Amino acid sequence: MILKTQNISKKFGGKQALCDVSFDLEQGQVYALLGENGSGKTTWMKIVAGLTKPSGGEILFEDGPINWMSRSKIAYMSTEPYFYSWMTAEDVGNYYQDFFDDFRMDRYLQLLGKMELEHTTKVRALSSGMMAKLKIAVTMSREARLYLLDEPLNGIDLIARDKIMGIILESVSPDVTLVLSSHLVEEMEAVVSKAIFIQNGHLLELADVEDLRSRKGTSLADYYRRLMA
Ligand SMILES: Nc1ncnc2c1ncn2[C@@H]1O[C@H](COP(=O)(O)OP(=O)(O)OP(=O)(O)O)[C@@H](O)[C@H]1O
Repeated sequence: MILKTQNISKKFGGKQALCDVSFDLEQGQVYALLGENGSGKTTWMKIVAGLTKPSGGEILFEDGPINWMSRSKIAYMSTEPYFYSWMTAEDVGNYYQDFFDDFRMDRYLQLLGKMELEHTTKVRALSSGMMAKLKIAVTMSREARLYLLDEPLNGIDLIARDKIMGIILESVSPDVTLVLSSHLVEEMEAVVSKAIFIQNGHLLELADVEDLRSRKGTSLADYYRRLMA
C-alpha cells in the first residue's frame, strides 16, 4: 500500500469535514475520488499533501508519516489558481523547477506543446480552460510517486478533455498512483480502476470499477447515483 488513511477526521470550527475516514491506496492504480459538493474530497487531498493537519487520525505514505520527505514525492494540483498574473508559462516552469527537485523542464515544455500553450503567454491572458491545462502540465511534469489532481477537467472543453486525460494517464506506471477528484463521473469510468465514494465526510465505499461492471452489472455513474440516493 502506498498510502494509508487511518481514521482521519477534520473539523473546521463546528463543521465536521471528514469523519473517521479509513482506506488504503494501492500502488499503480488510478482512483476516482467521488462525492457531492462539500463532501470532503479537497480536505482529504490537502491533508495528504501536508497542507492541512487532520483533527484526528493519521496518514501514512510509504509506511511513514506525512513530512517534507513524503511531500517531495506527492504532487498535488489544487483547484485554486496559484500563479502570479505577470508570469509567462515559461516562468511558471522555472518557478516549479526552483521548488521541486523532481521537476522535469523538458517534459514541461513538451506538455505545453501538446496542450497548445505558448511559452510566452502570460498567466493573466489565459482563459480558464487554458489555465486548467497549464496547471496539469506543470503538475504532471514532476516525477512524483503519487499525483492528487483536484477536479483536473474543470473548465476544459470536451474535445480537449479526452486528449488531456490521455496526457495524464501517460504518467501512470506500476510505480505511480493517481487520484482524480471529479464530478464528471461518466468520463471517469473509462480511465479509473478504482473509485472512492465520500458523502458528508464519511467514506461510503472503495470499489473496483471492473468488479462493479462484471459482478454487479452496473456502471460507475449508476452505482454512484444509487449510493448517494
Ligand atoms: N477552510 C475551511 N474553513 C471552514 N470550512 C471549510 C474549510 N474548508 C472546507 N470547509 C468545509 O468542509 C466541507 C468539505 O469541504 P471540501 O472542500 O473538502 O469538499 P469537496 O468535496 O472538495 O467539495 P467540492 O466538490 O464542492 O469541491 C465543506 O462543508 C466545506 O464548507
